[in-house]
Amino acid sequence: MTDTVLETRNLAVTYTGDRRVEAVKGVDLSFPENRLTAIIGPSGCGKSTYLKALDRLHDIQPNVEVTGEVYLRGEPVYDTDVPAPELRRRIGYVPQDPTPLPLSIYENVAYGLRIHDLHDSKDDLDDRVERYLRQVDLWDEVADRLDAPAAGLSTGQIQRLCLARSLAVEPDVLLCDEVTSALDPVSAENVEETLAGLAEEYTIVMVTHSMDQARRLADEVVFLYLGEVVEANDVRSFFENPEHERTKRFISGPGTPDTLGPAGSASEAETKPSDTERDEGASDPPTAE
Ligand SMILES: Nc1ncnc2c1ncn2[C@@H]1O[C@H](COP(=O)(O)OP(=O)(O)OP(=O)(O)O)[C@@H](O)[C@H]1O
Repeated sequence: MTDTVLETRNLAVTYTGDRRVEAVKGVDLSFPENRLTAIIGPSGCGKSTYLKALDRLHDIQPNVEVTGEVYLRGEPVYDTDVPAPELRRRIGYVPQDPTPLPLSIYENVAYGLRIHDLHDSKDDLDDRVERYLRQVDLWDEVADRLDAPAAGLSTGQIQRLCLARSLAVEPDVLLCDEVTSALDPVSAENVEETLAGLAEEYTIVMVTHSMDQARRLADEVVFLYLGEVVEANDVRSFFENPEHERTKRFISGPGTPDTLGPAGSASEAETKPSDTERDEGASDPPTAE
């Protein structure tokens, strides 16, 4: 039996600013060890909001209410004495457009190892920096300029550097929020290949706009619609034998993956709701007045 690394029970997130938006409405999900789970769904259905709640990233934002529970290996993520930096070490988060630290390439990876005291010696630190840069397929591209500013790397290289930075601190789970969608097709393909390699040995929860990418990378797929889980299943069952009519419509909707571009370059059209879904959405809005 596969262990559950991360789990949510009745997790709900509501934006309480000028307009009240129930973005996530009582989601129960569990994420199994060493599996890559892709969260898909139309634009605005709460994917990023849900992912951020797993890492308590709404804590630092005003006008956001989070209720329900998140458990990391059975321990509560909210309502705990564990300091936020330690929680965020264990639950790594890589956004769509990550910013490197204003430091060298080497120091971007070494930084977390230093602050979390995860090395024994300078040699050990060097080894770890190399190991994680290799793990994200970046070592060969940067080995001769480790002391150069990370800001000088391409966006695809920065994305892989930020993955290395998150992995270096030995997280229990890695959350990836559309990590290929801001990249050019070649960089997106490189990052996707990196993710495919990481999926062999890490627990990853990935939000993606691209159903094609979910098919290629995921072990498990979750379909979120208007803040609720419609269907969650292993990738084969999800795509080949969906249980719910809405899932069937979504995965066979306009802009199906096979008509779209290369890895990670899928346009938003790929996961936009069909006209029928949009109509249904209009009568079942994600907002609550
Ligand atoms: N800071 C915010 N304040 C108010 N409403 C917000 C905020 N962030 C998101 N929302 C709303 O919450 C809902 C869910 O947004 P979210 O970004 O989580 O969806 P998503 O599925 O990730 O969308 P996309 O695929 O376009 O990134 C949307 O209606 C959005 O407008």
